[in-house]
Amino acid sequence: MPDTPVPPVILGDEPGSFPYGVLAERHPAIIRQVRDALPYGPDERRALDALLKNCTEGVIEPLPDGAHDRDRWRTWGLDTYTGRSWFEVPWLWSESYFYRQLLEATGYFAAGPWQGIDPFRPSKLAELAAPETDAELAALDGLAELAADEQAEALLHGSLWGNRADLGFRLSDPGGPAAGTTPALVADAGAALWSLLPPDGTGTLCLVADNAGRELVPDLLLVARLLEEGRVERAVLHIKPYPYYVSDATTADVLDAVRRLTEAPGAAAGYGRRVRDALTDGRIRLRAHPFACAPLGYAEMPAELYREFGAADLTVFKGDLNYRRLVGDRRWPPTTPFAEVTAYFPGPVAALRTLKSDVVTGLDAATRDALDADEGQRWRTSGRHAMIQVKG
Ligand SMILES: O=P(O)(O)OC[C@@]1(O)O[C@H](CO)[C@@H](O)[C@@H]1O
Repeated sequence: MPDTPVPPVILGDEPGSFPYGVLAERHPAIIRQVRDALPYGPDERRALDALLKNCTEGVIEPLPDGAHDRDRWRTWGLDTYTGRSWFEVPWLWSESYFYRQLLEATGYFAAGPWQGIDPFRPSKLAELAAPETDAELAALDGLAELAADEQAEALLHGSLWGNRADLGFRLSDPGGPAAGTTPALVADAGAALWSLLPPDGTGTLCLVADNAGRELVPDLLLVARLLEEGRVERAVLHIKPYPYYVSDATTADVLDAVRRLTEAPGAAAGYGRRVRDALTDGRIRLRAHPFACAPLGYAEMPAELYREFGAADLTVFKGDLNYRRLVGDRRWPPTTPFAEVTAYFPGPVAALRTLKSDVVTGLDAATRDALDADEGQRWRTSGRHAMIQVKG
């Protein structure tokens, strides 16, 4: 049992709060963006308009009869929440169901012309093509001059800060450097993370990926490097079975990222080829379990995932949403030990995350006080701070 009393799950019902803003403003903005991005026909447009009205003024509606995942959503709480306001049910549930309903509106799941078309792909591709991505890939050319440990460290930090590249987040926050005197990295268990990998290099790393594009590219670079250096023998990359939270990575996004690497000049192409080879020979395995898009925390993961994570030497959770699901979507006192809230997890686990929601654990009191003094509560959601946390 945790020593800290468990706070209630976060709801989106408090006007002015961050979760309320996501439901009331970010979700409508996402629908408008999707409407503009692709030439959907009148039926899809009507359905998107209906969702726009429903998600702000209406109540949660069931999935249509015959939806392939209706039973799954019922086990995930759909019957309990049907008929309730989007703002009054757990925020994580509300957000997840919003993305499910958005895909319903665009015809993503139905047999027809829009089946399997990712509504977010135009923005994901634009990000991959951006000059900032060129600059990040060009920086790889200088990496080989560093010592092995420094290279691994640089790639770990690249993967961590890649989490700022979250297209949904950018709809409501233009970003900027950390303010005040507190460091950007507010918890750094980087050294402990490396120590969890078996020294003989036989380990399995699970990486629970977050965003495509400029987050997935550095994730792949990190995995490629660890394989090449013999720090791990194999890696399992957990991605999403369908588009989610705007920029979350799917199989198609992995393929786009690998192509972006192999077609780049310089050292990047070599990394791309190594990722491609590792996918081909099974040293990197893709896993797209339905639970990756569940509106629930990982404490409720199904038995097969529990076994898989339990068998890995280290599981790395990337990003803010995965963090919320790992520790529980609750307003924990920020000094709640990370090891306490992840005690249920079946093996060694690490979180690499920039702070983009109210959920935080594992800060020391001095850091929390400095952040509060410098920024009020803004540090929790601005994406300007990051953390590396581990439970061995
Ligand atoms: O998981 P990610 O990409 O790091 O962040 C997801 C996010 O942008 O979406 C949620 C709000 O919709 C927040 O948890 C977080 O800010």
